[in-house]
Amino acid sequence: MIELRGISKVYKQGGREVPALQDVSLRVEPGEVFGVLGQSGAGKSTLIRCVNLLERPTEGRVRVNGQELLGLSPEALRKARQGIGMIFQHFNLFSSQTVAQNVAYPLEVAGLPREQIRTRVAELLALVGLSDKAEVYPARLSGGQKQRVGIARALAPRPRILLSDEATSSLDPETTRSVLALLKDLNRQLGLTVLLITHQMEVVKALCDSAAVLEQGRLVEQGKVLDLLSRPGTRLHELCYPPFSTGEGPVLRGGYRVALTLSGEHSTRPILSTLARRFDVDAHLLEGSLERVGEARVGRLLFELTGAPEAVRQALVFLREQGLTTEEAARAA
Ligand SMILES: Nc1ncnc2c1ncn2[C@@H]1O[C@H](COP(=O)(O)OP(=O)(O)OP(=O)(O)O)[C@@H](O)[C@H]1O
Repeated sequence: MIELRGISKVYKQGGREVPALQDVSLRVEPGEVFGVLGQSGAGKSTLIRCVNLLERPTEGRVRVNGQELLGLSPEALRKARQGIGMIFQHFNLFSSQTVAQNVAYPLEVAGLPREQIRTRVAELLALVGLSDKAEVYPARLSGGQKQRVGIARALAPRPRILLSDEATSSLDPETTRSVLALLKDLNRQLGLTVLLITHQMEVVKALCDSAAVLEQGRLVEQGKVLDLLSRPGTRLHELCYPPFSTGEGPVLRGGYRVALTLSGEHSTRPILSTLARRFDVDAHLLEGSLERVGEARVGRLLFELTGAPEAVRQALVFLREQGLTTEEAARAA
């Protein structure tokens, strides 16, 4: 579990004060994948580095794995950090060491016997699918393979928490997907709690149970990803789903234009044919998408309803009664 309470961070730069975080509180439950989204300069790196005290907050409290970190002695903090692994955008591997030596490093620092280290490294490389690369140097690996080494090294001391600082930001889309799948697997297999920062929406949709949005050092929203994405008007919905290009579709005179976000049971129901059958209206599809968000699906539909005015009105009431939020329900020109 990670709990940040009222975290603020002010950097001092050439006599000037740069506020990076202001009164940030968040809680990551055990076994959860929690994503913090934000644009460049929002304070994401500062936030994640406050969790293992690579950066000391100016104010606030940091509680990890049941332990208050601020105020620990250097030795106790070193020990606490073994329970918090971290991976980085640029991998941070030792270029003059082989893959196996990179993964072994934290175990050597912890003073494990050589034989145990060998066994553990083999186990970790198997876990990330790199058993055949043990003796290879990082320069001979692809970006995705380097990040797998980073993950194996971070997991070596068996941490319960993994911090991910833009771990897929420099990878191509396909490699990103495979690294995200690996992180999801590790989260499930090991019950690993993951806190990640990213500016990539697809990372949040593919991997995160919960998310928060950071803007200019402040958390402006946090909650369950599926819940936030299901509700038009939330910041996460806005960031993940750009507005429909309504003007470009065929506009049917006299129709009512409706934009819906469908999730949960609604994402598997034949909503348009239900409207047509029950209310004798026609639904003309203008735009739409259906995509996976974790284990669930979220659909977005823009369509125009035509028919007798009373029938259209009843169809709209029905949508509302179903708990479907219509982003827009305006009579087309
Ligand atoms: N060591 C530092 N000294 C002074 N100011 C800093 C320092 N590190 C970060 N900042 C400032 O703090 C603010 C937040 O930076 P931070 O790197 O946390 O943002 P970020 O969201 O991670 O950005 P990016 O996605 O570009 O890495 C920025 O205004 C940045 O210039």
